[in-house]
Amino acid sequence: MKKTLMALEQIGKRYNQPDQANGSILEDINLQIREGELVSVLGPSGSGKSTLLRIMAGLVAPSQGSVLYDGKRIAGTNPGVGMVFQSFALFPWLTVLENVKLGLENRPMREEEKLRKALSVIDMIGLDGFEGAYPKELSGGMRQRVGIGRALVMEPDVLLMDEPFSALDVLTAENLKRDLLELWTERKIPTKSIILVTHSIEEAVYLSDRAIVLSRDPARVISDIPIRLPHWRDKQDPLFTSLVDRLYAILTKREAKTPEAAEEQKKKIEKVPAVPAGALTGFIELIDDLGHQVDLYKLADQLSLDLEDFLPIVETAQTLGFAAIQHGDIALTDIGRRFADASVLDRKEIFRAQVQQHVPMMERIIWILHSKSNNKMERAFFEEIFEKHFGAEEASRQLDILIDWGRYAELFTYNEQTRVLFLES
Ligand SMILES: Nc1ncnc2c1ncn2[C@@H]1O[C@H](COP(=O)(O)OP(=O)(O)OP(=O)(O)O)[C@@H](O)[C@H]1O
Repeated sequence: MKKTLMALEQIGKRYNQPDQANGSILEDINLQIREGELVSVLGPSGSGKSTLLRIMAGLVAPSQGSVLYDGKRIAGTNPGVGMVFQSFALFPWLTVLENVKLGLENRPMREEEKLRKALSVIDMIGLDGFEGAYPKELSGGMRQRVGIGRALVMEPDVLLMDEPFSALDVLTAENLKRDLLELWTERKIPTKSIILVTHSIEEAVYLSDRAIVLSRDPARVISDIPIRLPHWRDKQDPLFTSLVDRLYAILTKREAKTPEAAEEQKKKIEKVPAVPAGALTGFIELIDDLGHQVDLYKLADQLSLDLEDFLPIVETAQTLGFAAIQHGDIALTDIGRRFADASVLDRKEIFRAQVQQHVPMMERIIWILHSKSNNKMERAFFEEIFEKHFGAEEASRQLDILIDWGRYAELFTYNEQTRVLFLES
């Protein structure tokens, strides 16, 4: 068994923000990161992946539990890690060389030594010749190379990467992934472990030795899957695609509930994904066109959608009873098929029934509008009710989406100017 470099023990994180009703982000996270591993962390958007990475780096303190590095509990920044951010985080007034050298700022090292190390890293990351360039003169891919260089120059045991490729175009990202993998697999860098937060299942299966999947609200580790394919991996290989399918299935799986729990669930005020009715309709039509049942991975690929955008649509189709997931495939339910085949008006009716049945927040809005003698209510009133559950910002986002659904289903009308919801008589 390889040596454990870093361990997370019962990590929990709670933000006590005045407008965040349920501030629990992470709960009971236990992880061991071993030497020689490239580990990816997947999870729905906003689940707490970045927070987890920042806790590992010691940039954010956990509310519970501890981070151990090399067997010792860390307090403050973790000395063994270097971090790469999605947004590059470069200083625009510093050159490439100066930006990279910044990684060594607090090291007790002679200036010539820092210079030598920085130049060698710049060479390694393929930026030879650009030492004197400023970030604005560089492409996105080159900027991220600088970001990676600044972390590597510290020669960290663990490299933490927070969606390092997601701000880049596809080809640039592919190129950078291959270069990183080459540095890693050929041991050109002394890094002992890499932890990569990503939105892309394919990226996780292509690069990593282990994929950790987090749930949401709060985030817990729901899967920890070894990926034992040799590099370089062929994305068409059936073993590769079956792992991608398996991860899709885990990420889209809803917990099986007892009938009582399902009944209880129906009454609970739960967040709905921010997917407009129009997008959902298009999605259902597409599955129908593809023969009612389709591999989730292929579907995401066909739509060129990242997990971040794809999962909420899948979740909405499931929540509203239009589709079900099994073994990595998404299939339309009977209602989903009826919806796909229906006329515009009939679709509205089906949607209306599904939303009322499956979304307690919508049921509550309709009930209140019916109870009022003038059948009108200000949006702010509903926002206040939902604020108790989600905090102010999310309550407003939830209301945007419920209004979109309610209008599409012709459940009520909404006046943007007066910000009033009302039933048409
Ligand atoms: N400093 C903070 N104060 C309050 N809430 C925060 C803070 N930082 C993050 N959060 C909340 O914690 C939750 C998790 O955020 P985080 O950025 O860790 O998720 P993520 O999985 O990395 O998201 P994404 O996939 O969208 O990048 C979000 O609801 C976010 O609003």
